[in-house]
Amino acid sequence: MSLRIYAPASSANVSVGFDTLGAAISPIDGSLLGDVVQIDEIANGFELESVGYFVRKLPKEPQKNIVYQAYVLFSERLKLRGIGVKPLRLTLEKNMPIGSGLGSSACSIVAALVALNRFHDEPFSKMELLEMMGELEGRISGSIHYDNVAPCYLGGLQLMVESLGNISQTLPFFDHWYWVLAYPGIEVSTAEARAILPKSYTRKDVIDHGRHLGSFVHACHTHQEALAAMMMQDVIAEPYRAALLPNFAEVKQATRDLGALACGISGSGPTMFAIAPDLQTATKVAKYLEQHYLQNNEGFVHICKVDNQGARALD
Ligand SMILES: Nc1ncnc2c1ncn2[C@@H]1O[C@H](COP(=O)(O)OP(=O)(O)O)[C@@H](O)[C@H]1O
Ligand SMILES: N[C@@H](CCOP(=O)(O)O)C(=O)O
Repeated sequence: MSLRIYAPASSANVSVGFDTLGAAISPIDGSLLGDVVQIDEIANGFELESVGYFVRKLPKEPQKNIVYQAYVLFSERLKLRGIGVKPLRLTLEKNMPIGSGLGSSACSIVAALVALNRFHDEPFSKMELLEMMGELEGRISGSIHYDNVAPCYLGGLQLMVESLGNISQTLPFFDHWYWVLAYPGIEVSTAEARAILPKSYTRKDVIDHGRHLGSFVHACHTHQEALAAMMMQDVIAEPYRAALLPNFAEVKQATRDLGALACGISGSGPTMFAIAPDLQTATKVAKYLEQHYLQNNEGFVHICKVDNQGARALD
């Protein structure tokens, strides 16, 4: 038996929901922006192979690869159910740049765990699997946050409710919006970008954050596109992380001048996202970002839409 699972890129925070909102993203040209994990039956034991353009950026020791850790965690949890893990080989196709703000570690985690679960005839429920994904993401970034793994796994725009048996729930969203994602080609570690955030916030920031997030969620449910876009403001991370991104303030203003409805940091950066109401605006914004935001030839710009499917099997 052989199975290939694709897990898409994700844009966490969406400016307004630090650690609580994230969207799965796919380029509109049909290209795959995400990692793939293939699982194959073998005679004995466990093998892990990593291939793909960004394989050279993975930790040198295989045990530090999060896919290896996903296998270990899955095997331990399976054992608690009295089930043994089958002999298998995992092949990670590392297509996502690391430390990009596009949920690279989440892509690997989600693709690996979905592949392992399907290979063993789905012993774990969606929420059980998502809980394991969060644990692995926490090992990498220093604290558990589900805003990459949940959209990457489930698709759409996810709100982390973390209550009543649900880690996250899907929010209705504006499917006609284009997301222009620009990765400048430099690395920002999520753990470091979390470490620079303040330990506490002023009362004004807390109130503004509550108003923005509450109004954004209300706007999604009541189809108020202008209100949703206006509420995409970040008082929690952007003011502190902006300095990690090249000319962030200037580039952000330029995308707004070109007609973007909102613009912010994707995850912990350095990728920036800009929301465009139509393809013409998205194309103009993409061209601007290509010329002014990319720092080297590793960088890229993609015009995307929210990916409502999430992780899936490839033929
Ligand atoms: N399969 C993997 N994919 C991505 N990162 C991995 C993987 N395995 C281990 N890592 C490590 O996890 C960290 C990922 O960094 P992080 O800043 O969280 O990136 P991202 O925001 O793109 O997920 C890096 O230190 C990287 O070496
Ligand atoms: N909420 C997290 C999201 C990190 O996303 P990543 O794509 O940069 O890993 C944060 O902002 O720290």
